[in-house]
Amino acid sequence: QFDTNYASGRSGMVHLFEWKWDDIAAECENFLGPNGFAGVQVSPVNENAVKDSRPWWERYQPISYKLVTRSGNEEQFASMTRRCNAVGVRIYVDVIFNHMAADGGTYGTGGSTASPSSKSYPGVPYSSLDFNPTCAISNYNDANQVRNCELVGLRDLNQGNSYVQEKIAEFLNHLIDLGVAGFRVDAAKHMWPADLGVIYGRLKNLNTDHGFSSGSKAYIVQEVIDMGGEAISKSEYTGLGAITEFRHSDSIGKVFRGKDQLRYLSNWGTAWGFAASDRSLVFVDNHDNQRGHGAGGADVLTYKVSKQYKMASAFMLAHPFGTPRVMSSFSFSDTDQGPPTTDGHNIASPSFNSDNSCSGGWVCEHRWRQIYNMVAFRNAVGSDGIQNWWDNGSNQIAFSRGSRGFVAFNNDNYDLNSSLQTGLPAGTYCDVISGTKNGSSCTGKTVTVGSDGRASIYLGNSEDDGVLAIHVNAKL
Ligand SMILES: O=C(NCCCOc1c(-c2ccc(O)c(O)c2)oc2cc(O)cc(O)c2c1=O)[C@@H]1CCCN1C(=O)/C=C/c1ccc(O)c(O)c1
Repeated sequence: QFDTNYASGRSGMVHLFEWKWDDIAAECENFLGPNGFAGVQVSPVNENAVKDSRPWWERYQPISYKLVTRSGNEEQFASMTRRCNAVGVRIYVDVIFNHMAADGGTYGTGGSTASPSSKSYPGVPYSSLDFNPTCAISNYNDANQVRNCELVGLRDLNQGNSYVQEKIAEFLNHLIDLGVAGFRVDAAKHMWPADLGVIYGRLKNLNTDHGFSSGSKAYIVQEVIDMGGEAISKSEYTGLGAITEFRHSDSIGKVFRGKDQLRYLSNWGTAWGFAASDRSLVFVDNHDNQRGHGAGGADVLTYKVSKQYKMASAFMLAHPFGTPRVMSSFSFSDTDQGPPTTDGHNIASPSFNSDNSCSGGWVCEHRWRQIYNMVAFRNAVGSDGIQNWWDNGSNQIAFSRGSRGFVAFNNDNYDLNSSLQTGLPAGTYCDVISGTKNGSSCTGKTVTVGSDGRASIYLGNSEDDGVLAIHVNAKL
């Protein structure tokens, strides 16, 4: 279903891609809880095939539903959900039940063996009776092939089989018992909506022992890569749960790379071809398309183009459309490269600099001031709508969120220097992009709003950040 189960007053989900459970628990307590984040999407928790070079995508080759991966074991997972829920940060699990591991004889991160060639996975157990006949997906315009054949040789489970439904429901209900708030369903496009409906229908209510109100149901985000032009469309899935809106990632990348003018953002939302707001999980980039070959391709913005990335992230978090998810990456040069390790196998923990940024191969976009301050902005403005839209006819825009927040963007190659209507009460505000409110002063720009709500807004085109943002919780 579509309710995120967020604790009140919180917004902003972060994908702590490839982080270990113990490190996520600490991050909830030390950073995400105190900074008003609402949830964490974690990497797959089920046992996966071990591949020689430990590529990131080995975690998308299931061997069993045992909770043992390079991120930790079941006990560490349970401790993480307990510690994160205790500080108001929910856990969403990336679950893979479209398929099982590919290739020859292989073993898993929990030591289980498997024989993909004979479709035998004793760790579950699954046998050849539980899989579709072997065929390769070669034509994305054939819906039957996309659902019933194999994605890059990954053995295709038959979710219409009642035993398979039972094993998947058992896996998901085990996670619900451990306190999770929902799921990101991997490769949902490759499963029949009817079968997904049966599986979701077998889910228990969330565990009230973790602070969920009784009768709560898991928030479901279905990965459906739909950029148009294929037989399968996201609308087949939006009745079951939310979907990952890849068009948002593609469009926001195009706009902030200067391929579309910012003034066109005035009707950002379903007019751009996105699913309904409460059915759209939105993002600037994700673990797959930040590597260039996923959906959205070359226009997707990543940490590697940081000025545009921060502007796009600020826009996503300032705008009321959708449920935003911030990507938190490890740095990579090769698109198959896995997370930083201590010894080629064990994932390294992030280390932190004095300015709270990460090191040790972790990028931690969620710890960039311009991004975490915009999560606080989103919390401050709540559900207030957009008002006072202004643009200069090209790439300078500004808008307020009710009377609680105001943002301005400059993607032109000349300064923005105007008196604009902020919608805010008179007073002095700290710009939360160039700095932050520190007691009774601002470490960055200060903005004075007059009794008429207007303020003089300056954004030099060569400044580090092309955004200015003020809100009622950053008022002196
Ligand atoms: O060249 C590759 N794959 C072929 C092109 C990408 O196709 C894949 C898609 C995919 C791509 C585009 C679509 O429109 C679509 O419906 C599906 O979804 C997956 C989902 C998985 O759980 C595991 C996978 O191996 C894939 C995958 O290979 C490399 C080597 C194997 C993994 N991989 C990859 O590139 C892995 C990609 C990957 C992994 C996990 C994901 O959740 C994901 O979205 C993509």
